Amino acid sequence: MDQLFSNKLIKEPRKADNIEFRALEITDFEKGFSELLQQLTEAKFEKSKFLERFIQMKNQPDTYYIIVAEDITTNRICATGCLFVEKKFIRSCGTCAHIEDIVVDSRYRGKNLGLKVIEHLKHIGNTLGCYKLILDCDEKNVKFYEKCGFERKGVQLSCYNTTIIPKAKL
Ligand SMILES: CC(=O)SCCNC(=O)CCNC(=O)[C@H](O)C(C)(C)COP(=O)(O)OP(=O)(O)OC[C@H]1O[C@@H](n2cnc3c(N)ncnc32)[C@H](O)[C@@H]1OP(=O)(O)O
Repeated sequence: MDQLFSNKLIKEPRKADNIEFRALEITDFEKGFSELLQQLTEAKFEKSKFLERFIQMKNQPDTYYIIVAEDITTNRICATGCLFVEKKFIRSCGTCAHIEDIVVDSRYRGKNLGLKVIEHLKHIGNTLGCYKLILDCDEKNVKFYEKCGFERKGVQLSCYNTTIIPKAKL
């Protein structure tokens, strides 16, 4: 099975309550990966685009760690999250990681699935020796991330290229 990275990096237990945590696989397009991401933001893409991006990510090893939670009773993806690894010169040529694109299917929220996704990503980050994990989020999600062990630090600023993403879609 073609997967983005080795499942050996994912902490045990990988399976509980009919939910399996694993690396993103090339067949996950058919299992509702795009539909799930659309619950976070604009994320409509064709299968060919998914495959192209999957291969690009896989060809950049040690960088993209996208995990999914699959409901093994329905074979649908019900949660996902990404750990993006950034190599730096500071902190003794350290490595930091960014947590991105966390989403739990609305039918599965409030069951600690989001918390588990973050725990799995934190485990990967720690195993890879990242000196910190950082993320940006809306104010309404701050409490969730605090429950996951994150603390408020700094302020988020952004500068969108409005020729690519029009202001109306921000
Ligand atoms: C870096 C980024 O990607 S930011 C984008 C975050 N994603 C989104 O906004 C997409 C839409 N939202 C979601 O997918 C989900 O609501 C998530 C990911 C934010 C939370 O996932 P869930 O599975 O519902 O959260 P989970 O059940 O694991 O909650 C863990 C704890 O946080 C609490 N919590 C979860 N969301 C919130 C919230 N918005 N406000 C306050 N507390 C919250 C829960 O009550 C629970 O606390 P408890 O253990 O004391 O009961």
